[in-house]
Amino acid sequence: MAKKKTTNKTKAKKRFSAPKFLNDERTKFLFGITFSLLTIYIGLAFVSFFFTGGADQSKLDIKWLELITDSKVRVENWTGKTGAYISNLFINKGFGIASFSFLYLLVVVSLRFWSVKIQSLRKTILYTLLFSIWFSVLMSFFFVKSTSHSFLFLGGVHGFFISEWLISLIGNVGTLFLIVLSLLTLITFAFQNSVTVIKKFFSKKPKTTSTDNEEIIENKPVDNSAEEEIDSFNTIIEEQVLENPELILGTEGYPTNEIILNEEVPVVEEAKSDTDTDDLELKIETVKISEESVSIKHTPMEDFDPTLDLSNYKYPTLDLLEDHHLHNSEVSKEELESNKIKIVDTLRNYKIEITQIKATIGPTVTLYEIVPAPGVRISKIKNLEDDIALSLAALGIRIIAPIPGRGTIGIEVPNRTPEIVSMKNIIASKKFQESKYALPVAMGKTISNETYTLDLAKMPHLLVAGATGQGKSVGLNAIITSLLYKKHPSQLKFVLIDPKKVELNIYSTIEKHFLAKLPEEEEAIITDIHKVIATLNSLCVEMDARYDLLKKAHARNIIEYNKKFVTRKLNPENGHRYLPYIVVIIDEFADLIMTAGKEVETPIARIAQLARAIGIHMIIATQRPSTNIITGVIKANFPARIAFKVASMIDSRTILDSPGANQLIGRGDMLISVGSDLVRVQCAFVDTPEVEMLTEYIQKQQAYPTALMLPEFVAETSENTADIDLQKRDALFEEAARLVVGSQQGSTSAIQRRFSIGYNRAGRIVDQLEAAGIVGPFEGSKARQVLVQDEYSLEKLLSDVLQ
Ligand SMILES: Nc1ncnc2c1ncn2[C@@H]1O[C@H](COP(=O)(O)OP(=O)(O)OP(=O)(O)O)[C@@H](O)[C@H]1O
Repeated sequence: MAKKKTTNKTKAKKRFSAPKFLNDERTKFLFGITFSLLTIYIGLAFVSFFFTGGADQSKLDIKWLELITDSKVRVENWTGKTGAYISNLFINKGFGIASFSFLYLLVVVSLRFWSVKIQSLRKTILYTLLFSIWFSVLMSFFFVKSTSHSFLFLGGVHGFFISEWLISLIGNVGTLFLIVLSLLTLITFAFQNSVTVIKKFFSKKPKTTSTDNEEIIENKPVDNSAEEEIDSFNTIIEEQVLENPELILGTEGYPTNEIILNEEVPVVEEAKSDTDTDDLELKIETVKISEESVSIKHTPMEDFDPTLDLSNYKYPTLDLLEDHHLHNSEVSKEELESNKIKIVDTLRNYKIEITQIKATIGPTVTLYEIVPAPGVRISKIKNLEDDIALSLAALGIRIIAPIPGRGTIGIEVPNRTPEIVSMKNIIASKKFQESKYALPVAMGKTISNETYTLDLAKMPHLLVAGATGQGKSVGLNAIITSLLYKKHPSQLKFVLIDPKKVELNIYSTIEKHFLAKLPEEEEAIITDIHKVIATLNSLCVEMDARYDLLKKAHARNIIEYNKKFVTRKLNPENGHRYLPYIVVIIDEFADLIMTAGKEVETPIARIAQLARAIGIHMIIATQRPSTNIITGVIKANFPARIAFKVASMIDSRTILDSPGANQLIGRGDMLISVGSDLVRVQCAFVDTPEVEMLTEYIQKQQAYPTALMLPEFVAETSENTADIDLQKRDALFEEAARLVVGSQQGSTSAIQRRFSIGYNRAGRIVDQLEAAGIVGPFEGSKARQVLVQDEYSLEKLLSDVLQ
C-alpha cells in the first residue's frame, strides 16, 4: 500500500516537472529576454491606453481579424494595433486598471528565467487573479458613475457587471462590507503574520519601544509594588554613597519584570546590604545577559544546492513556541539577604570568617561566592555542605570549592521559586541564531543567565542521565527542537530509538522530512529491540560507506566532503552524494543494554569511536546511570555528558566522574560536562503541545517521498551456508537468481523490491543463492559479488541444483 502511494506521488511529481529543454541555460536566457520584452511591451500598451484609448475606441470595436488584416486601419496606441487590442481587452473588457497586476505576474515569470525567485509561481498567479477580481469590483463600485461618460472603465466590464449584480443583490452597504471582508480575507491568507499585526495594531500600546536591533519578546505589566521597593532601595543606596564614596553601587541589580533580548553585554552591578545583624556587605552581582532576538535567516547555498529538492521548505517560526516566563517571579532582596545571613552565621558557628560575599542570581539557583579569611582551610567549608543546607532549609545546595579561575568558593542555593526558561527565548537569542555551529543545540541558561549552546558535531556524542521525572525528556526535546529550527531536511536526519514507545513518537509525523529508517520498515521510530540491533548495524554499514566515499574524495571529514560535493568537484555518477548529518537518539538506553547487552553495545561503541568525522552523532539517555549500563567502553567514547538530578552520589560519579548531580533540584536543573568544564545550566523548557505545533508545521510542508533509507544490514546468520538445504529452497529462488544474474547485482533490497517481499525472506533467498554459488559472501556495505556471469551458465547451474 505504502509503496503504491509512493509511486503514485513520484508519478505525480514527474508529471509536473518542467520539460528538459527548459533547464537548458540557453533556452532559459532566450525565454528570459522574451518575457522581459513582452512585459515592457504590454506595460507600454497599458500606459498608452490611458492617453490614446479614446481616439482608438471606434477602431477597436471592429472584429480582431479585420483589425489586424486591414493595414488602412491605424491606431494611436504607441504599441500599435496589437497593443491597443490587448489593453482594451484587459482594461476595458476585463479588469480595468487592476489589469496592471498582470504585469507583476509577467515580471515574476521573467525573473524565473533569470533564476531569480521572488515568489512561488502558483501563488503569484492565484494572488494576481484574486487581486484583479477584487480591485475591479472596488473600482466599479466607487467610480462607475463618475466615469460613465469616459471611454475608460476603471473596473472593466468584469467589475461593472459584478458590482451591479452585487448592488442589486445586497445593496450598496452590503457590497461595501463584502469588498472590505474579501480584502481582509485576501490579506490574511496572503501574509503569514497579518493576524498578529492586525491584533497588535488593535491591542494596547506596547510598554517599551524597540530599536532596530532589539525586539521585546514579552511585555509583562510592571508590578508597582516592585517599583516602589526598588525606589526605596535606591534612596538607601544613594545615602550610603554619600557616606562612603568608594563604594561602587548599582541600583538595577534586580531583575526587572520584562525580558528584553539584548546583545550579551555582562553588566556587573553591586549593592550594599543594609542589615543590622552583620556588617559584612553582600554584593549582588546580576549578570544581565539578555539576548538580542534576531530574525531567523537562512542563506541559500551556492553551486549545487542540496536544499533544492525542498526549496520551498520554510524553517519553523518562533510563534510556534510559547513563552513560559510569564509565570516567573524574581528573587527578592529579602531572600538574598536572609540567605546571606544564614550562610555567614553557619560558617561563623564553625569559626570560619569570610571577608567578602557576592551573589549572582541565576534562573534556578543563586550563586553566593565567598572569600574566606586568610588561613581558612577550603576542605573545612566543603565539609559544611549539609550544615549550610540544614540552616537554609533548602535542598540542592552545592558547594564549589574553589571556583576554578575565580579565587572564591561558591555556594549554590536554589531560589525559592525557580524560573522557567522558555525554549522560545533561547531559540530567539542572538547567540543561538548567529551560531556558526554545524549542529547547534541550545540547552538553556547558565547561572549567569547566559544562553548555553553547544555544537553536537564537536561533542561528538552525548550521554544524558537523570532519575525519572527530572527533565530528561524535555532535555531531549530541547535538543531536537533546536536542531529542527536550524537545519534543512536535506542537511539532517534523525534516527530515533525509543523502547518506551511514547517519548519520541511525537516526531513520527516528520518522518519524510527529518527521519531515517531501515528499508521496508513501516515505522521510522524504532521501538523493537531486534530492529534496534539491525538499525545500529545498518548505521555501521552507512559509516563504512561514508568512510569509503571520503577516502575516494580525499576529504578528511564530512564538512570537507560536502564542500567538495556542493562545488561540484565530486561526480554523483561515481557514487558520491550529499551527506546529511545523522543524529541517533536513544532513549532508555538502560532497557536496551539489559535486553540486548553486547549486541547493542558493540555497534554503539563502534559508531561512537569512528563516526565523528562522517557526521553520525549519538545521544543516549538513561534513567539508570549505573556502571553495568554505562560501561567503561561507553564512557570512554562519550566525553560530553549531561546529568539531570540523579538519586545518589554514586550515580553522579558514574555519569560525571564527580559528585554534584545528586544535589540538583530537578525540573530541568542540570550539569553539563564537556571536556574539563562542568557547567550548571537550567534546561530550556519546551512542552509537548509546542513540539506538536512544530512538527505539524513541518509536516504540512512538501516532503521527500520517503524517510532517508539506511543501508540494508544482513545479519550474519549463525546458519552456515553449507548447512542450507537447497531442496527446501524458496519458491522465488529461481526468479531471484535470474534477477540477480540479469542485473549482475547481488542485493537483498533489490530482491525485496522486485518481489515485494519482507526483509527476512529476501535475506533467506540471498543465503540460498550464496549456497548455490550464484552470489558471493556478505561483504558489509558492498553488494555481494555475482559469481555467475550469464544466463546460459545460470540455467545450467539451476538445472544441476534442481535435480
Ligand atoms: N526545563 C524544565 N523547566 C521546567 N520544568 C521542567 C523542565 N524539565 C522538566 N520539567 C518538569 O518536570 C516534568 C518531568 O519532566 P520529564 O518528562 O522531562 O522527565 P523525565 O526525566 O523524562 O522522566 P521519565 O524518565 O520518567 O520520562 C515535566 O512535566 C515538567 O513539568
